[in-house]
Amino acid sequence: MPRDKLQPGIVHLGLGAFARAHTAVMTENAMLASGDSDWGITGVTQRSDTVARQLAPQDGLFTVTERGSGAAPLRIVSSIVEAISGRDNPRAVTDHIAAPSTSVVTLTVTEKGYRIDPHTGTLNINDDQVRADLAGQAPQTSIGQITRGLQARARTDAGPLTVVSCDNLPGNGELTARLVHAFAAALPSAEADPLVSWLDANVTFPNTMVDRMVPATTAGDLDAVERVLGLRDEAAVVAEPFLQWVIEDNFAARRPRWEDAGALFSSDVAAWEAAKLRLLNASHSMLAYLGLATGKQTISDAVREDAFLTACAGMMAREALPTISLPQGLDGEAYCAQVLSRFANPALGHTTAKVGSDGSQKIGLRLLTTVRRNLDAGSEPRWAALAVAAWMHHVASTPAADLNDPLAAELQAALPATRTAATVVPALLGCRSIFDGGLAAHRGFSDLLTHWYRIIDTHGLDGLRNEINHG
Ligand SMILES: NC(=O)c1ccc[n+]([C@@H]2O[C@H](COP(=O)([O-])OP(=O)(O)OC[C@H]3O[C@@H](n4cnc5c(N)ncnc54)[C@H](O)[C@@H]3O)[C@@H](O)[C@H]2O)c1
Ligand SMILES: O=P(O)(O)OC[C@@H](O)[C@@H](O)[C@H](O)[C@H](O)CO
Repeated sequence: MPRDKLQPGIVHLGLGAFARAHTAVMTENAMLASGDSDWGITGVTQRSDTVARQLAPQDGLFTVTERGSGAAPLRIVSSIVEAISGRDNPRAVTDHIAAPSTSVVTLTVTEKGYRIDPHTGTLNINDDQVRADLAGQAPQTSIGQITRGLQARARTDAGPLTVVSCDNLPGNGELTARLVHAFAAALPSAEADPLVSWLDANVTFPNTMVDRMVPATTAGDLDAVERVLGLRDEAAVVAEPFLQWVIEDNFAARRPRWEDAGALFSSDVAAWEAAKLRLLNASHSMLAYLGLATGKQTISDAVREDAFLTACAGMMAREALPTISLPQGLDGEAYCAQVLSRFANPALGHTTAKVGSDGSQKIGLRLLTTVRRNLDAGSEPRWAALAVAAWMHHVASTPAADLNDPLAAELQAALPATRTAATVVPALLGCRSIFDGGLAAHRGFSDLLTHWYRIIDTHGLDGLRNEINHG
């Protein structure tokens, strides 16, 4: 992409590995294909300034290395025009969102970055950072940054804008809209009233489904890139060749021609997202927790264990697929087979620890809908319960300081001193941030969890193999 032609048009919040390997690539491809170069990305790192520091001396340039069958050669991506630290420079974030040249804000800030109250499904206004953002500090939360940026935009009449969430959340656009509106409505009424009306008339939040497995970059990856490139790229990312983006065509203003880069514009994003979350992401989490319980470092190691492959395939085909109205054009069985073969990619190195992080934010979306729907239909969610039991085992067997989860303190407080199937399962089922009362009180579900937990805890891999294959 000729850099001198590139104009900033997008602000991206959460400049992690995924955004670089997906959103930045798709945006560059769209600009190359359409010749419209108004979509340079201002990337914002959120909690740490690492990526901004890595990209600054490289003028925003970085490489993407594809790994696996059909991998393209290493490529340099040039769609990021600037990278800033939102933590250290929050005013710059709102200024960029308010700039008339910006007409799209994209975000990948992880599930926990949305500050959702699990009890209400809307913004957690008791969260300390949300309260501080509402009180007028230079905003630190993503929702605070977006809403304050939009407020500045409204005041300066900078024009309409579209907010595009690219996180793995069902109805991610509607959710982001709800949170931004809740933030705006919680401001003093002299600020809230004009802002809410302006949002209604000027901002849209399309739902999206994004898909590309992008592990955290390792030191070994950086060395490998250096050998090919002859230069050290501190911001390099690796990814599988597969790449998909389904977007609802609901834009308030101009947008990149992402369709020219292969994105699918669809009015059925909810169905695509449900399929991805309950098939791909649910199996991913299952493999992560089974792998963590049995010493497997990567997802490909875990899926190469025949018993785990059987459990994943069984959960997708028998428990999750029947709960999903598939979008037009998606063959459910072919999709499940493709997912399992993508997981088996040995070159990707996606770790069970990374996929298994933040479980409290993920299992409800990925697994519990399937559990509930099966229980309601009178069928046994045998495999989904195995995945949930494996998550419980991970929580109960990980030292408190090492549990990578925003609810780590709450989970640890719920756990009993003596940790067995009979004590851990009811204790964790009691966490209302994750399990609703109906699910927690369901005898069949808790029996299944106790059964699987006991096997994992007392018989390990051999017990799992035996029970999965012959149980
Ligand atoms: N990596 C993948 O394979 C993949 C695929 C599809 C979708 N996604 C989506 O992208 C998200 C990010 O994945 P990644 O691989 O880039 O992860 P990453 O760890 O590389 O980056 C995460 C980004 O989110 C920000 N963040 C973390 N906690 C936050 C918080 N509490 N508030 C605000 N920002 C916060 C970080 O600062 C960072 O910029 C995922 O959670 C998922 O929703 C990832
Ligand atoms: O990125 P997370 O932490 O939400 O989830 C981990 C993985 O399941 C996920 O990133 C998948 O790799 C991705 O959703 C594939 O598109």
